[in-house]
Amino acid sequence: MRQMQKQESSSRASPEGIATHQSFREAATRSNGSRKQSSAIFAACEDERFASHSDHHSRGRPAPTDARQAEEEQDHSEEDAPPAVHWRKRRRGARKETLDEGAYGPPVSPSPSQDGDSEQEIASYLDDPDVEVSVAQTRNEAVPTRRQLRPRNKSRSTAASGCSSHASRSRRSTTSESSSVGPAELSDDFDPSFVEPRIASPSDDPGFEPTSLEAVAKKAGFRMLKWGRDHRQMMKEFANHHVLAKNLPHELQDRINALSPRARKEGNMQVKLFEQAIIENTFEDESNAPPIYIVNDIDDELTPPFEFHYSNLMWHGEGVPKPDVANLRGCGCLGPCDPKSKTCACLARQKQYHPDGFLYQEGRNKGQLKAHDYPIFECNDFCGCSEDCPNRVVQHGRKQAIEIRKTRHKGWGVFNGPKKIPRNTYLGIYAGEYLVEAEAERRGAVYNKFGRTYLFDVDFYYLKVGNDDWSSKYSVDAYHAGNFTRYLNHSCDPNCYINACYINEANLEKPLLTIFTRKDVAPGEELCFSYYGNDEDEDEEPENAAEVRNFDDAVYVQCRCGARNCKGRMWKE
Ligand SMILES: C[S@@+](CC[C@H](N)C(=O)[O-])C[C@H]1O[C@@H](n2cnc3c(N)ncnc32)[C@H](O)[C@@H]1O
Repeated sequence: MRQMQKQESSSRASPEGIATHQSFREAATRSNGSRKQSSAIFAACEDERFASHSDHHSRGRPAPTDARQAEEEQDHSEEDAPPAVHWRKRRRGARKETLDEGAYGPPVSPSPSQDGDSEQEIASYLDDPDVEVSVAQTRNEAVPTRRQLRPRNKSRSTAASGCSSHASRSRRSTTSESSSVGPAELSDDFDPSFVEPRIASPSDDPGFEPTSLEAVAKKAGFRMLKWGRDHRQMMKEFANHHVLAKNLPHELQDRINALSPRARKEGNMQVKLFEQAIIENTFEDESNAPPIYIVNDIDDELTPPFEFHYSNLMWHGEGVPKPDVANLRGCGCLGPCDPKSKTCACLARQKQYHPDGFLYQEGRNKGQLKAHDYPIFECNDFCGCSEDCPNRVVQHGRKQAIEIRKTRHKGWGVFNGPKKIPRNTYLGIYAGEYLVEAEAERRGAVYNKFGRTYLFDVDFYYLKVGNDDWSSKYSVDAYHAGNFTRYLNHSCDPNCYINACYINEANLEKPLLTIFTRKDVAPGEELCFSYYGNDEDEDEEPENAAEVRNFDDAVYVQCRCGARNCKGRMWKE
């Protein structure tokens, strides 16, 4: 019987003596304790240089580094059944299955004919005013019209950004009709003193003693706003937006799916659309981030599948509580928080988990993590401190140039851009849908069938402190919504790791899953983390390839990380 099992990793003890445990969900299929050998999966590898790189989309990127070449040169014999081919075959069936299950998948757009007029399709997509006939008309209305296919109205993306810690961009119209050309005319009975602020003066009330600023304000008819009371109240009322998984947009994916293969290739159209979708969907939360490029010099798959909505946000699935701001505390600091402060509430909270307080460095290595595997508590929207506070890093978004690049044996992966990334640098959050356990189990079973998964259980070690019966309540699924981090592959010698981070959320069970580098990363090197968790010496991991072969378990697949210490296998999901 196929069933989901959690990875019971026990690992390097935390200061509290509790094991670290965060991992991609393991979907275990154990056949009543019997263990067959799956020797084909662990067949020996032969070296073979991979085929010449086409200059398909290179943009002057650095040549692959040794590390990347080492991975890509790791070739395997025919009977190894390269996973990339495998996935694609299986995925088509599985994709349909997922969609038919219906909860979150986009509706399946009818495919246009293969020999469609690609130029017209493309012109239509770009909303060329010269194109009179829309795609829909040429397709017997099978595809929605151009207007209907526009990215969903802006109000939706504004709402989506509501849970970001950044203020939404103003959407004031700039057309001449709507822009104001002067003040509105005043009616005759307009009394300016009614609206103008007026401060009481001694001549108004000779007996008035201005004992405090508040008394003066009160006398003048104003209530003094108090930082703690009023700011907190306003934040609770207005800042508690979060996006719901059921509102995930899918128009772009539908639209691309409706293009013929020829149209997608035309002028590198599909690649450009993918890259533009990334920019469009993230302009509010990482408007200053370097662009993300899609690169494939391995085969002719243009981009990763358009199966998801690119987003840096956390989407809340059915049954997942909205962010808890009622119990969220902010600090009352002014300007940047002082890491030696005696009064900063955020520093005090961080000290409960790490004696040194704030986990980010200052000075030359500003923003780099001092220690990993500790939950990060960043300053939040309730805090009085400034945007340049040293305890605000994740919320300022991605700063590193990233490529989503096809690998030879692991599907798509994430690679560093042209500059070295120092160790302990923030890369991005593992964005996606928060799911309750039951839904994660249901989806995990479906994902297992096509051998790719994006589920990540939220089961950090500190959540279990003092509660032996604790079990993970939520998982993050990056299948339907997510960002570049959904392409991070597993490595037995990873250069990245995952840390829990809290910003506008007091519910410890719902951290952000943040990715940081754990080593210096060379230009062009692949970025990977360990699907087993952050720790090297986990009991669950096999010691060596021989031990690996003794695992008869459909959830394990051959690891293609290429690391010297490669265990030879990895969780299938
Ligand atoms: C979160 S996805 C990573 C992105 C994926 N490569 C893609 O193209 O979408 C995880 C899947 O990538 C593949 N994968 C990741 N690391 C791998 C490795 N070291 N060896 C083989 N396959 C790997 C497995 O199919 C796994 O289920």
